Amino acid sequence: MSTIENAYQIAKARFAEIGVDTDAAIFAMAKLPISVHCWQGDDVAGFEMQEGELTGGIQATGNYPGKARTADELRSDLDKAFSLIPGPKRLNLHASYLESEQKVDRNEVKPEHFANWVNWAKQHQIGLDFNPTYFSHPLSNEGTLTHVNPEIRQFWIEHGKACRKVSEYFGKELGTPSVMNIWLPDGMKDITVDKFSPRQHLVESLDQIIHEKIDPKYHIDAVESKLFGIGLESYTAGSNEFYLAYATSRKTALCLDAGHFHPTEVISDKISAVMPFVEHLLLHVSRPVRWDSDHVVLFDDETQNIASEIIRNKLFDRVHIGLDFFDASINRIAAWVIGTRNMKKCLLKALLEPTEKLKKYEHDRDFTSRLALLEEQKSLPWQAVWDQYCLLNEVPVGSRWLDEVRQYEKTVLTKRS
Ligand SMILES: C[C@H](O)[C@H](O)[C@@H](O)C(=O)CO
Ligand SMILES: [Mn+2]
Repeated sequence: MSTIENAYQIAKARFAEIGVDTDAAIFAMAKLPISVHCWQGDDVAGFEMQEGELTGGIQATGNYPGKARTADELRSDLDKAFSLIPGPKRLNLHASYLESEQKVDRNEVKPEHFANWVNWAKQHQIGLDFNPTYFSHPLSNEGTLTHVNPEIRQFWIEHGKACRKVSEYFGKELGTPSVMNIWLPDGMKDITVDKFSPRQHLVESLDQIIHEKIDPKYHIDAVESKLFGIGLESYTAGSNEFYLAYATSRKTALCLDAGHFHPTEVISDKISAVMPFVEHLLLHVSRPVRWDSDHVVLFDDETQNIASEIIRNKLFDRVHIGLDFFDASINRIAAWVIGTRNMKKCLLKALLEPTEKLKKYEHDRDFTSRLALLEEQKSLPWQAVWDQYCLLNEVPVGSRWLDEVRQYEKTVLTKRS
């Protein structure tokens, strides 16, 4: 028996003492895919034929060499990252990652522009998720679905509708619904006198986009709120209250991004608050450092709390876990691997919790036992279970994955100028 298997057997016995079945926890991980965001691989640049900078009040800071310049390079980088992350994964694409010989404007995106991505997903036996791209475009600088000019709004409504067709195509081709998340940066830098009419326009625009019914077997609409963006500090039309009301009244999914709230607010606490009212919740797990900085997800308290909320409340089928970070200052493949493995570690650790016992203590108002067990279980050998999970999924155990990333960096990334 290998050291890892040996350690696992000991861990299994320790967890059994508190009534936790480690084999069942590992088994349950198979039902918890993480939707990995494509945009970490190229600093949210995309592959449209237009020379433009990243706009919309978001920023990928850093200049680490080797970012993907083409869809083939991005897929190759994702192949490498996916080979180092255990268990089920999905890929989350933006419309700006389309592939075409000719320039395709946003209102003209079609399923065929994503055929290579679908073939790639089939090879990996994974699902795809989708996002219309309401930024980094000449017509997005003064707003999109909230714009005062109806022609500009119409352009972006067409984009939303076109993207739903792409999303439906993903669902049909891959046999798993594509969650299509609508986020737009529309807002104002300074004191805003008319906050009302842009929000009225936004309601009307969104209503037009989602008007056509699409089978939820293939496609799920989601809407993502935000507090502010860079250069849009004073007003964001798509705020939390706006989208919470929109999602509940229109029965769309809601998206909560960990970086889109006041720095002292956490999304883990919002999960149980919204789930009685929305059928589906999409998470953008991220790490805000003082602002919506989109740092790589850590194995930290908030990520653990997010995972624990999903597991404790058995929300496996209704909460869709996506990631949203883009760090250009470190190896981008390592960023994917670190962030996604951390999310998965937190899910596994949550599955190793004696939740029923803890809930009983709580319901009995035995807060001493609750705190004692919560603290003691932190130092149970969960890491041996994680290693076993990696072993069973044929991905490197511990930090050995970094050797593979370094090798890929040497042979592939450094060759990109
Ligand atoms: C690129 C993403 O769509 C974007 O990050 C969005 O989800 C967001 O969180 C903007 O701050
Ligand atoms: Mn987000």
